[in-house]
Amino acid sequence: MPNFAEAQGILNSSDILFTAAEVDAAVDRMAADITAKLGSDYPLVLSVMGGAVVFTGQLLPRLVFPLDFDYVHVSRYGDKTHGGELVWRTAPKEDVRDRVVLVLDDILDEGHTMAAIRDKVMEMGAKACYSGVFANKLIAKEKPIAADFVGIDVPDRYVFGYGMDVRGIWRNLPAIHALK
Ligand SMILES: O=P(O)(O)OC[C@H]1O[C@H](OP(=O)(O)OP(=O)(O)O)[C@H](O)[C@@H]1O
Ligand SMILES: Nc1nc2[nH]cnc2c(=O)[nH]1
Repeated sequence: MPNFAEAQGILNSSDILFTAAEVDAAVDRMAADITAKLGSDYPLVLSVMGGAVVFTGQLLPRLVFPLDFDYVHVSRYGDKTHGGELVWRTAPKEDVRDRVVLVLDDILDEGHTMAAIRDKVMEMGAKACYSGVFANKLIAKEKPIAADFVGIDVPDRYVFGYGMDVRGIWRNLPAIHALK
């Protein structure tokens, strides 16, 4: 973990891509889209720990319809800026069976994490699996899954803030930053 001065240095040398107000407006738009599509499906919402914690916490109070909530925990990046092998820490529970599931994550980058969660949820007998990501990274490579609901598109740079970490820190920032 970076020390205090290093943490400040990372922040000071970053670029702000989306302000906190822009982030808020994007979450409002997503809430409206999700409500229009899933508002009568009584979905089971699964938040992907740890990155989705801020996004989920701000989205849920905007979804004013019946839903269940749970989480899964998968990790592929750790403290690194490149993805590796996917590690399941908490798998979906049996109650996904016959449910319309909405998986929420902070970012869809190469898409391996969300694709693996979708595959597992469907294997376990869900009726449907939708995905909502706050940020969709615009990369050249084809992704194994496209998100059903997207807040913002981000360029192909390592981004942090709003739940997303850089070297394990700065998940608490209200705006979206990018490393230089
Ligand atoms: O689309 P992909 O290339 O698979 O990457 C997206 C995943 O990467 C991050 O998780 P990470 O593994 O960093 O764990 P974290 O949520 O604990 O930060 C992020 O929260 C997504 O779950
Ligand atoms: N924090 C962070 N996590 C990621 N996981 C996949 N891509 C990213 C990214 O750009 N930033």
